[in-house]
Amino acid sequence: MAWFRKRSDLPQDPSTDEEPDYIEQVAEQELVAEPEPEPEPEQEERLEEEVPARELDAGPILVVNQVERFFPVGNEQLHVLKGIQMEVQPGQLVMLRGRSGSGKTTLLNILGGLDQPSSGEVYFRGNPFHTWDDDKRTLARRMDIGFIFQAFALMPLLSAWENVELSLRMANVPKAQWKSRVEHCLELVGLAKRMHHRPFELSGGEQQRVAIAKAIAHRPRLLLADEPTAELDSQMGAQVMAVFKNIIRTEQVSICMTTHDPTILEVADHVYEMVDGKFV
Ligand SMILES: Nc1ncnc2c1ncn2[C@@H]1O[C@H](COP(=O)(O)OP(=O)(O)OP(=O)(O)O)[C@@H](O)[C@H]1O
Repeated sequence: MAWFRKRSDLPQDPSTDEEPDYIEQVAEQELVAEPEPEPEPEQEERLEEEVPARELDAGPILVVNQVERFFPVGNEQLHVLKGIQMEVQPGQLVMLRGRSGSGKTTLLNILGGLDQPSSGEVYFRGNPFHTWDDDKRTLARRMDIGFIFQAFALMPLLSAWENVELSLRMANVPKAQWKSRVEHCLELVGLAKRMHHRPFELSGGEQQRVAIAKAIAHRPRLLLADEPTAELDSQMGAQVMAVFKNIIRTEQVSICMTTHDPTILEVADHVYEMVDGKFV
């Protein structure tokens, strides 16, 4: 099933390494991003500061306890996730592997706060995601989670640069930071020489790397990717996996991705094999 629920994300404030208090921030922040924000004076001051290297979280990024998910279908309840237990540690690349229909996308949606479990618990950076309403989960997602889709999800008329910049613009990142952050992210994914190409002028692998740059631009802690190599040949798929390994190291992000592809499993730190809604 396609995972098409696109979200734009807000930035992790690069000037702090502290745990975000999402609950207070929900009360304090406007959830809908303005398209072209004017930086506040204090934001301007912050731009001059050196962005510090972030430390990895001390505890797990994700803890999932006994998660069940039922979907109503007619008069029946379809039992899709059956007692899922898992963890993602800081700096890990975790893969969910399973056949079509086994429940991978359903689980990924729950991990990213796009959906909620019927029962069970999901802790994101120690916070009880499963108890939060949609506003709180949306804010956490905008600040700390990036999404990558099988079909790249780029704006077709915008260049690679403009696509990544759009992410920062939508995320209320101060304008003075855009240039260096866009350049940094596109260099990180190996597209320094293709920054001004539009998607149709790029290969599938290059487009997916733009999508990765776009997903990490706001400095999320967790990247969720649904079949990110499914549309790519094996060489391009390997390039994407190399980029994932690189950004885990340099951006202090953890990655959880789904895949059908047995050839890329060896780069994972941990593989969860899913069969009919359960890990085996
Ligand atoms: N909103 C929904 N309502 C009803 N059934 C659903 C819903 N979402 C998913 N399902 C069902 O849950 C099962 C698991 O779907 P899911 O998309 O999670 O599998 P998947 O492993 O990601 O498959 P694929 O690899 O093909 O994307 C499928 O039988 C699907 O039809």
